[in-house]
Amino acid sequence: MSHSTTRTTRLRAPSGAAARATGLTKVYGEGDTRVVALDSVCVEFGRGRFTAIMGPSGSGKSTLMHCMAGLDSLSGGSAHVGDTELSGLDDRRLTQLRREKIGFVFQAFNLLPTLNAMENITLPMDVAGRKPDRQWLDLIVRTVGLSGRLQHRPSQLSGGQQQRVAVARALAGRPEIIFADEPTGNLDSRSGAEVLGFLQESVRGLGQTVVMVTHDPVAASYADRVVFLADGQITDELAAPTAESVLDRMRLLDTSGPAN
Ligand SMILES: Nc1ncnc2c1ncn2[C@@H]1O[C@H](COP(=O)(O)OP(=O)(O)OP(=O)(O)O)[C@@H](O)[C@H]1O
Repeated sequence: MSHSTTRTTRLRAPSGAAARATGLTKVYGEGDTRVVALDSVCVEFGRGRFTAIMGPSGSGKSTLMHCMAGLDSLSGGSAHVGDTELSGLDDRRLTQLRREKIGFVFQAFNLLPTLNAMENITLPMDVAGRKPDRQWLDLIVRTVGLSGRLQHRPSQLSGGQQQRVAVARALAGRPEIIFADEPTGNLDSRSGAEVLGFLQESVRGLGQTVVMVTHDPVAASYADRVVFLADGQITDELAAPTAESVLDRMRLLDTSGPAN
């Protein structure tokens, strides 16, 4: 099952990247308050891959994610989701693209308290007037281990379970790519490990594409690849990371930075 799902996903879009940035520059403010948050970043996020973005506070991780997900405008360069270039889209088309092609998971679970778990999972599709694929939905719900909790409201769920609902919601529309911003930032390590395991399974078992911003080397070790940002530039990357290899690389980057 998982293999045929992966193959179908790959066949649908032959290009290797689910999202890519070329010369992506983002400048906030002007004059004395001018900040170059991203400085001509070139990066590709491979289809069917789990990529982690790491870097010191203020290095531009969230800005990169927001620009590539159509949540913030670009100052220069280009960003594509699939074959769609974002800078050419007006607000209406950007909203449409986010709804149809992108799944989001944030540190705060952002569930609606008055809806039960299943209603939260299907909400973005309901809003977009799209009919959920029942088989896919069942598969996701089973994958994230929520089968017995679908009628519960967020207040009746633990933090880890709430984030699992958020992961299922991001997966429900079978997006081109899922962007997760510190998805385990509010979770204890056991619940965090569960959520990371489900994100990993959504890539390895269901053929989805995940990009995750994290500070945590253990979280990054669930990814297939880590890209490191410093001062708005990609400075390094690591394939098949372990928590130890990520930590080592972070130490190396720290000591080779301009301050040293
Ligand atoms: N809306 C904004 N207006 C002005 N400057 C901003 C804005 N958003 C981000 N910045 C600046 O851009 C730079 C990159 O910020 P960003 O939030 O992307 O970093 P980050 O790596 O995600 O940091 P953290 O790990 O602390 O969340 C920082 O210098 C930040 O102060």
